[in-house]
Amino acid sequence: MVEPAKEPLRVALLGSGVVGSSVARLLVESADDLAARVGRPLEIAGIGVRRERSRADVPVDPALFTTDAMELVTRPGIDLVVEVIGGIEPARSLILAAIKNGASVVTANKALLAEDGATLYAAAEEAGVDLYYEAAVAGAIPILRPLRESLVGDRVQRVLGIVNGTTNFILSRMTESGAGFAEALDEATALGYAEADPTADVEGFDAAAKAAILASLAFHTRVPLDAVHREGITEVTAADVASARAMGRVVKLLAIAELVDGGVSVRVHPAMIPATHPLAGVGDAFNAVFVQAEAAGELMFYGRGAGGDPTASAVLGDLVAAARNRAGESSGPGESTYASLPVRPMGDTVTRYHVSLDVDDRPGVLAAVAQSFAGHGVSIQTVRQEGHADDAVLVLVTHTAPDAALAATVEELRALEIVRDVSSVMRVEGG
Ligand SMILES: NC(=O)C1=CN([C@@H]2O[C@H](COP(=O)(O)OP(=O)(O)OC[C@H]3O[C@@H](n4cnc5c(N)ncnc54)[C@H](O)[C@@H]3O)[C@@H](O)[C@H]2O)C=CC1
Ligand SMILES: N[C@@H](CC=O)C(=O)O
Ligand code: NA
Repeated sequence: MVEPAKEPLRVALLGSGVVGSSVARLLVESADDLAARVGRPLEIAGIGVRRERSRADVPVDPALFTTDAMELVTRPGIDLVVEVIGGIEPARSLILAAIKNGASVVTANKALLAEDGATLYAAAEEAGVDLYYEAAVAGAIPILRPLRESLVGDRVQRVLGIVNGTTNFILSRMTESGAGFAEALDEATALGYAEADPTADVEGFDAAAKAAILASLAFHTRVPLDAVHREGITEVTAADVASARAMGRVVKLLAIAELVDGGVSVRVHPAMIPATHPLAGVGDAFNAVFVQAEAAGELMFYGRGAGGDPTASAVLGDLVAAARNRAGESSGPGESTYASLPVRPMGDTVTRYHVSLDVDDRPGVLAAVAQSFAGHGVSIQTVRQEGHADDAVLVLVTHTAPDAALAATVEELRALEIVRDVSSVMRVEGG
């Protein structure tokens, strides 16, 4: 007996840029495999784009393209919507309309999830549909599903991630070649890693959005974007990189989410980590996330955090999961916020610091500087002088101290007559 053909699940794709065109191509190329894995075929019902133009790179019927994305997501019978437009609007309105129309949604939009995830999660829960977003953090690397599902029986204590490929490329180049920030950024732009406007990457906004998402899942607590302390890499100098090397360390832009005194602390900033740390070897534009959990111990997730095909891999994984749920008339796990831990201010965060000071080269300078640190309860671990006379630089590394105490110390140092400039303050992490 011939089995009746299975009714396809209808997929609306929003966006056909770097990620969307890879998703469309892989949906076509892997159609048989995906149908076998879901149990029903996935059919592209339409592709929303901003402007009509030649679509030679996407092997689908040109009639599928539409500039009316709202009409597409509200069409009757749409089962699944993939949002890869990016930004806040119209992505948010389109996702909400899709959910209201009964579709499950897969998105790669970290900016929107970090800014207003709560509205989307609430809408998905009310409608009983899935909202999946594995591609939003660290692209192809499976990290959100492991946090949400595989590690849900454990207690995560700390998540330490390199979650921005552009900045990791720039810092890797600065480390390998001794280049300055501007030179390394030019190279990243020439190779197509950095956007025409690289602000979201180099100022840490992209990593901060990802950190908020990681922290929310790891600690079952809603972490709003504005609770994430953010510093980018624009102030990192070749001298910082050289100083890190002299200490057996490398500079990385880290997203750190950790438990501090029963609360959650989330921050993004450059840091010096030991050259032997698993994250230190993550070069080029690669991403990696290091997780410490009570029972599991240390885990490391590594791979490509950007690019069309790698990001599409994560999108398709979510799409198959959502499609399987739909075929089985169920939905997967939603947002888990039961812990609702307080989010700690940055001032409470305790870490070590590397501080470089341009100082006068005369007796009593070291004593005055040490006095400032001591006055704020910040203990100095090492101090060394580089250069002399007009080029004298004091490089201090502290023991652990609260961020607020270090900030007060730096403010006082800036006011000292013998300190010409506080040329660099960088956190020292990872042992
Ligand atoms: N490119 C990457 O490596 C990664 C991207 N992402 C995320 O994936 C999403 C998409 O990124 P890309 O593909 O790089 O962006 P892109 O700029 O290459 O593509 C955006 C697409 O959205 C379409 N679009 C814009 N406004 C629209 C509108 N009003 N209606 C319909 N379509 C519209 C554009 O025509 C274009 O096809 C973003 O949320 C991004 O943060 C996540 C991980 C990695
Ligand atoms: N701009 C991001 C890519 C997407 O998340 C990066 O450089 O990592
Ligand atoms: Na991912």
